[in-house]
Amino acid sequence: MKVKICGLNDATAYEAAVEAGADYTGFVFFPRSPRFVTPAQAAVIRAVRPDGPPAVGLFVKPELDQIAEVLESMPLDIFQIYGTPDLAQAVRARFGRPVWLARGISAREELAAAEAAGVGLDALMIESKPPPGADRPGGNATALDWSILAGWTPSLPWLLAGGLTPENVGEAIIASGATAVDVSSGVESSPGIKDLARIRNFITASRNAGRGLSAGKPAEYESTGQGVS
Ligand SMILES: O=C(O)c1ccccc1NCC(=O)[C@H](O)[C@H](O)COP(=O)(O)O
Repeated sequence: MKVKICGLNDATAYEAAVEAGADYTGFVFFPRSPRFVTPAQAAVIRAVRPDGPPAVGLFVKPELDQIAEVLESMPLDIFQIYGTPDLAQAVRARFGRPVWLARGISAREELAAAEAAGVGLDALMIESKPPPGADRPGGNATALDWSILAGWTPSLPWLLAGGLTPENVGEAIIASGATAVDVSSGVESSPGIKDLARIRNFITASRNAGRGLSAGKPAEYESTGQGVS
């Protein structure tokens, strides 16, 4: 089970996520987000543990030059993109790093289009659609119906996100079959303020559920490449 802790905007929370065993850390470069960090802030945070897990930079419909500017201050290992598949491909081509494309899903019938959108990319971030009136496409603490993902075996890895919490992530993993999860709001005490105990509890709950999922699945399930590496 892989776990990404997203929206890290202070060094203490970043260090707690790394210490607790997060597989990825996420930094939001979208100014309207309560978790927004400047490239300089992100660089200072990451420098606390330069040996930490891969850093994921989250961008909403970015100009390629915006990403280039961030990279001048802050090394990023993976890009999480909100935008068109073509934009995601352009990011991958220019920067030569893995790109995860975010897709909002509300019905099983939409999964085929999500998979098609991900062709040639490295993973899909599957989350809920933003609620009406939301001013950002993700990080809204809204969950999708996890059961629509059950048995889904796309040709590329995927992560489950949206409205996950330490309390519900176990149920979400069992219901969806996800082998990688991502959280932001659910490990906060208020928007943009990370709660260290909730970060730790989320990682523990995810790992426990992942172990249960592996134990209950046939052996071949483990080798389908559904995880994110
Ligand atoms: O976190 C934000 O503010 C944000 C802004 C714009 C696009 C995406 C954003 N967050 C995405 C994530 O942190 C995760 O991929 C995921 O959607 C988790 O959201 P949450 O429901 O807050 O756990």
